[in-house]
Amino acid sequence: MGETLIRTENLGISFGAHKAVNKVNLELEKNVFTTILGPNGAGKTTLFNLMSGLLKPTEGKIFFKGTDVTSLSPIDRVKMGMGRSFQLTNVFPSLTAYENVRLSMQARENVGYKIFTDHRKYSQLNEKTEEILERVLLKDKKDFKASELSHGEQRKLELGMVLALDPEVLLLDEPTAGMAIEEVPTMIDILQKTKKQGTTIILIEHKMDMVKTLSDKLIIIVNGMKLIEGDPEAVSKDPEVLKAYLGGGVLDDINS
Ligand SMILES: Nc1ncnc2c1ncn2[C@@H]1O[C@H](COP(=O)(O)OP(=O)(O)OP(=O)(O)O)[C@@H](O)[C@H]1O
Repeated sequence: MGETLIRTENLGISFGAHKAVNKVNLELEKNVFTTILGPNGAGKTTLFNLMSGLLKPTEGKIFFKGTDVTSLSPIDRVKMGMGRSFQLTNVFPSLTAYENVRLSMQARENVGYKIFTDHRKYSQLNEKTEEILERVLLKDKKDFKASELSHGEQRKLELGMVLALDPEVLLLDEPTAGMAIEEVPTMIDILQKTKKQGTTIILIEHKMDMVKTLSDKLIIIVNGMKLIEGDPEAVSKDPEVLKAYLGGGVLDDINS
């Protein structure tokens, strides 16, 4: 087993009487592309919100590389290397794609506008910004305002902004939601390259072709609890999974 990056211990949160996440124990390993699957309302996004610090658990703990981060803010967790995309709310519509990525990188480097007086640092940031725009296939759109980009391109920009934070582990909640179907393969391509470059990705995704192509491991969440985890083929054929979650044959694609 490789190095554990994120570990949760009896992690849970209740909203009133409803246990949205219920005593979840996970070990998310470095370089293992893990996809979290489960029916609508199963608690997947809530689990991400707990891991990234947007929500405080009502029980249990979260560790990042052995350090208890349960009481740390989202920003502190980002600084430690836990990246999370925050949907499109983080994209500044009136700034260009280039400016959006560079701003995110400046936030990571903890530098303000005084950067512009340090020419070496300035050109390093510019180079890295270009490199990230290339990784998310937006190099030719770098001078377009974010508001002028298609929805799919904005999702790629959002990913670029998280990559600019140089995360060791990246929590991605349905990165292709709302994307035109023909744009999905380019997102798969970007995520495969991101993995190759050493970023560990934890994905929430419903699109089975994507899950099948990318995942080393599946974790199935049902009613806030972990039902099963393991190798994608074995998990997708597990009778419990088929019964509890996939009665409608949702996993047929992954088994074909
Ligand atoms: N802030 C909140 N207050 C009250 N209930 C909430 C809150 N956030 C989530 N829930 C509830 O917790 C449950 C889990 O929601 P969550 O969004 O995590 O599910 P999900 O598995 O991500 O679903 P989907 O696949 O539809 O995105 C749902 O019943 C939801 O209504």
